[in-house]
This record gives sequence, C-alpha cells and structure tokens, in this order.
Amino acid sequence: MNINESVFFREATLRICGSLDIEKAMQRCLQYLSRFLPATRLCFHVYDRALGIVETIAMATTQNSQAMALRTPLDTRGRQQVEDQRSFRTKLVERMVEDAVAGPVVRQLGVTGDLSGLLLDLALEGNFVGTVSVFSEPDIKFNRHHVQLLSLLNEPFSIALANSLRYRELQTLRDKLADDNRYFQDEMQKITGQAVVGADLGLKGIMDMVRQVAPLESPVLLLGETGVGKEVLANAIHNLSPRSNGPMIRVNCGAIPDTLMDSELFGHEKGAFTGAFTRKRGRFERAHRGTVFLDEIGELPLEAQVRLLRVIQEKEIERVGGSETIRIDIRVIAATHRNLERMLNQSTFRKDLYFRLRVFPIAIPPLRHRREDIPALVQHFIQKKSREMKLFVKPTLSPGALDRLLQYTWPGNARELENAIERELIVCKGGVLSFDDLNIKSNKFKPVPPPPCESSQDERLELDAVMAGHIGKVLKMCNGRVEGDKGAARLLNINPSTLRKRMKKLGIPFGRRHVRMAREGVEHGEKTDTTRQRG
Ligand SMILES: Nc1ncnc2c1ncn2[C@@H]1O[C@H](COP(=O)(O)OP(=O)(O)OP(=O)(O)O)[C@@H](O)[C@H]1O
Repeated sequence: MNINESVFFREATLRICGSLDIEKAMQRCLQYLSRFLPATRLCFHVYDRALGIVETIAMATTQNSQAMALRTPLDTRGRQQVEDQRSFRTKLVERMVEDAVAGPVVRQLGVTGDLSGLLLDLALEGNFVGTVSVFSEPDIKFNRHHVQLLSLLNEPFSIALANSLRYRELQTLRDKLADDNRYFQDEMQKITGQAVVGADLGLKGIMDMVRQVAPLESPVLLLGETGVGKEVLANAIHNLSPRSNGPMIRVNCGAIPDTLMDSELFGHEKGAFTGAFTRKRGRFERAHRGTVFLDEIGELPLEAQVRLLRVIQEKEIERVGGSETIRIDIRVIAATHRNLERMLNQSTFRKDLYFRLRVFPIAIPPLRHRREDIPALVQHFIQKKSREMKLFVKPTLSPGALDRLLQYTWPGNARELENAIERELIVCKGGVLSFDDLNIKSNKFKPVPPPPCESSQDERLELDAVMAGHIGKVLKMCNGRVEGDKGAARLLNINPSTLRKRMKKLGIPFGRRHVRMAREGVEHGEKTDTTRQRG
C-alpha cells in the first residue's frame, strides 16, 4: 500500500491529540491506524523502574476503550529486558505471549491468541514518558513496514500520554482535595456543631429565634458583647440550615488589612498585583452554596461596605484583576459587638448595608444576665480544656468555687470564663479548681464596666432597662395614669393594653402600686437593672 506519510502523521496526530479524554482519543486513533496496520488493540503503559511494575493506564479496541490502572509486576528477566531495551525506540514482538515484558502484561489484560505486537517507547524532551503498544490481529504478524509507520507517531503519542498522565494526576489531586475537604468539614462540624451550652436555659429564647430563622435564606445579624457566643450561634444557624453540608466561611472583618480586603473577600487573578503569583479564590467564592459569617462587621471600612452591599444584593463577584463575573450562592450571617445604629448616625456605617443585614437581628444577652448558664458552661469548658491539655483525670471544683464564679460579673463573657478555667487548670495542674484569684470582692455587685469599645454596649443591649426607665418617667408625668387623654399610653403613642402588657413584662407596677412606689422614689430603670444583675 502506498501511504502518504505526512497525511498519515497529520490524521493520526489529530485523532490522538484531539481530545483530553484519552479513551476517546485512543479509540479514534486505533480506528484510523487499523486502515494501515492489522491492529486490534492500542494500550498506554507506564513503567515504575524502582518497583519493576508495568502499569497499563488505558486500553482501546476499535469498539470500546477504557482507562484503567492495571499493574503487572515483572520478573527479573522482564526487568532486565526493559533495561536492555532502553536505547531501542520501537520493537517488534513476534509472539507477545512469549515475551518477558509483553507476555505478563497481555495475560494480565486477559487477551488470548497468538498475537504479535509493536512496542513504542515514548520520550518527550529527552525524558521517558511511557510505552504505547499495538496488538495485531490473531495469527497476523506485524512487519518492518508497520514498525516504521508507527515510529512516525512517537511525538504525538508522547504528548497524548504526558497530557493524560497530567490529567490523571490532577484528577487524583482534585479527588484528594475533595476528600480532605469533606474530612475537614466533618471535623469542623464536630467542633462547631457543638451543642450550644445554655440552649435550654439562658439562651432558650435565642435558640427559638435561631431555629425560626435557620431554615430560611434571610440574613441574620448577631449582636452582643465580645465573647458572648456570637460565633457559636452563627455556627448553630448554619448547622441547622439546609446549607449545612456546604462550607461555613468566617471573615473577621476587623483582622484583614485594608489593602488586602478586596483580594481576601473577592479573590484575585494571577498577576493582579505584585505578589499575586497564582489565582486565588476569595472568601465569598469559597462560601458558594454555604454560609459566609461576617464577624466584626462594624470594623469594615466604608469603601469595603459599598462592595459588600453589591455582593449581597447581586450575588456576584469579580476577582481583583479579573473581568469575569462569578455568580455565588451564599447566605450571610453578620455579627458585631458595636452599636451600629450609632455608627449610622456618625456616618461610619452605611444605612443601606445596615438594613440589608438587619433583616433578622438577634441580640445575645451577656453572661451576667444569664447566670443560670454558668454551671453548665464551667463543666463544658473544663471538659474542653482538659481534652486540649491532655489531662487524663477530670479536675473537680473546690467547695465555694462555683459560687465565686456565679458572683463574678464576666465583662468578657463566655470567653473570659473559658480563659479563667484554662488559667486555673494550669495553676492547679489539673487538681482541684478553686478560682481564689478571681477578683470577686471588687467586682461583686458593681455596675458592669462598659466593654472596651467606642460604643456603650449596655445602653443598647439593656433596651428593656431603657424602655422601663422611659415608661416610668412618662408614668410619673401622668401621675401613674395609663389610659385616657392624660394617660401615658397617649403620650407614648401606643395602645393602653399594649402598654400594660409591656409594663407587666418589664415588672413595672401600675395602678395604686405604681403611685406608692413613685412616691417612695423608686426608679423603674434602676429597679429592673438591679433585679436583672442579681438574677
Ligand atoms: N453558649 C455557648 N456554648 C458553648 N461555648 C460557648 C458558648 N458561648 C460562648 N462559647 C465559647 O466561648 C468562646 C467565645 O465565643 P464566641 O467566639 O462565639 O464569642 P463572640 O461573641 O463571637 O466573640 P467576639 O465578639 O469576640 O468575636 C468560644 O470558645 C466559644 O466556644
């Protein structure tokens, strides 16, 4: 047969390099080759020199093709033959079954019959990549002419095999990453999926709200002093939501330098700025199909607030230095210990963003207003810290220790309690915990110091106290009268029965009792506050 070698080369190359799907490429190529050679099978193999193992990574017939990882160990003779043949590029094997290398491979593949074979060692830029083998039809032998024809395809076969190996490696890495990801998500789940201590006591009302909002897509704004458990509740919302199998990505808005904010949140393309050596996905992109937890949202600079608003509204981002718009499916939970309303007035927080985030606000009370949670939190932290510190004997509390803990006002909330327990475990070396060092005397029943931030937390969080004080003042002005033209309800512009309900809830006496107390000069705001602090 007269063959135009350049046409043969071009057509075979187009087929073997025409698809990243190596199975498809091999089958198309074999179908073409079989017009010129008595070829029935085409295989790619790699050789592990250290182990003396031939791995067949794909095999095609003219009807089908499959990727595989079939490993054939060679005996000493086979290994020696591979070494001896290193300098040969193409080899004609008259009878495959009798060959020290091809024989075991053919048997491993389950191919029978008296076949001859062509083996072509593939090299790219001087490096050995693997081997391609072509099996003949039974009882038909390849000849020198076939060897020469197949040798023309060394380079395209090498490229195809190298690409396929790279692709396979990428897939393995991708599977491994996905597996790691699943593992870490599970581990995170174990850590973050922790029970919310106090869920049935001091945080009962809060947990009711969490359960209400968790199944929805609505943004949630968690408010509360530092260390009060905002992140714990953000995790609880995520874990109870339909997105619980997706990622929960936390962004500490106060910890990212302004200059890195955009690239951290939205990611960047390779070369977008000095030091951007690779493409990086931002936190929003990573949170796709999950939840993004924007902690310390009050710390976000104004410019970043504008961009955040756009992401929340349009659910799409652009990486820094990129032009592609990427759609993202995220649910947003934000948290802050700051007084956002005051920040609105000071124009340091955008109104539009505030109203977007504040769809479902949850204000978490400080620990001093839910002392009933302290015993369970103490046990929880003792267990957690003992585990972390690898203490095998569970430490116990000395008599009076719990009382001391209950009397303290915990300006740093659960986090401060956690730290106090860790400190005590270190000092007591895992023995009996007494908390003698806790400065309770000076702290006991003192007004709670404002948290270390520019806003007054108590002012916002003790809304009930403010409300009680205001209602008390108006009642005084109205001589204790609730209803009528000169009643407090009219001045407060609410329905009298609503006012009574609220007064009852806030513990404000009405009727004769109120008049008597007012005469005695009892301020409702103070009364409510003191009651709460001791409660
Ligand atoms: N109800 C709770 N149950 C179990 N652990 C809690 C609870 N509340 C707080 N903690 C623990 O206390 C520590 C502080 O909680 P967390 O980080 O959630 O507070 P935060 O309000 O987010 O603080 P910040 O405002 O400083 O970010 C964490 O170790 C957390 O696990």
